[in-house]
Amino acid sequence: MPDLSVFYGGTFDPIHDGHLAIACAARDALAAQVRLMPAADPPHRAPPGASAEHRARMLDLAVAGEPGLVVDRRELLRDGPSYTIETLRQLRAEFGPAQPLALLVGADSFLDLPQWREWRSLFDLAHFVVAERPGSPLEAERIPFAAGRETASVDCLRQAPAGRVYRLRQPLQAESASQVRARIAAGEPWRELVPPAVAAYIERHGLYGVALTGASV
Ligand SMILES: Nc1ncnc2c1ncn2[C@@H]1O[C@H](COP(=O)(O)OP(=O)(O)OP(=O)(O)O)[C@@H](O)[C@H]1O
Ligand SMILES: O=C(O)c1ccc[n+]([C@@H]2O[C@H](COP(=O)([O-])O)[C@@H](O)[C@H]2O)c1
Repeated sequence: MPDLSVFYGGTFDPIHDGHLAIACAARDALAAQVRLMPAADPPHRAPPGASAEHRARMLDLAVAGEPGLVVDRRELLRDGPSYTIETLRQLRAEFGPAQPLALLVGADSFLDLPQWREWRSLFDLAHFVVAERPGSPLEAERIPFAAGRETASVDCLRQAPAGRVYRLRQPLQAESASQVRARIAAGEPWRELVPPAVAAYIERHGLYGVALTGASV
């Protein structure tokens, strides 16, 4: 059976423990490498608080020592908004028409899918692996655009190149990047929301308005 290639796109402003937990849960459930792919210029949101390079370097620190997680900088090499349809077309050209590809997204992102550029075509190019998230009760929601696509079988994802929706059942993770930024701005405790190396990086570089603590790396 062919390998499954899993891509996890995000703003990661900054990466937090919730991101890392769902990346690890997807790696384990799908027995696949997960490539974390920072968006250079994420569509449909205000510009990030940290530069793309800082966000990518925090990802490098977060995945160091985590087997099966890698950082993929391909969206940083493109100008303009980081539309997923363009990324998937690039991946298809690179991997060929038969390779199973999957996008890992949180439930809130998935429920917003009809706002994404050329969203219907995304299903022609990749599967979706959807991680549940507090505040986005997927169970309770009818998702008309997922009808007929859902599968609980990882083998199904490996047997087709694209088009299925798989729900990742993992312990819910409450962390969000906006919570990290808001706590920093309010002078409240925030370090426990991110990996220790990421907390140290934020402090060294004075990101998100945190007080600078030492020399840069
Ligand atoms: N705690 C979480 N549980 C499940 N999915 C998550 C969680 N945090 C982020 N995600 C998902 O990871 C992807 C990237 O998220 P993103 O980088 O925007 O982080 P965020 O915490 O949602 O950021 P912000 O609070 O700034 O909106 C999105 O698909 C999002 O739904
Ligand atoms: O292509 C789009 O129109 C589109 C719209 C919104 C979000 N996305 C992608 O979805 C991923 C999660 O987005 P975000 O804003 O929650 O970090 C990230 O890879 C974005 O580039 C993509």
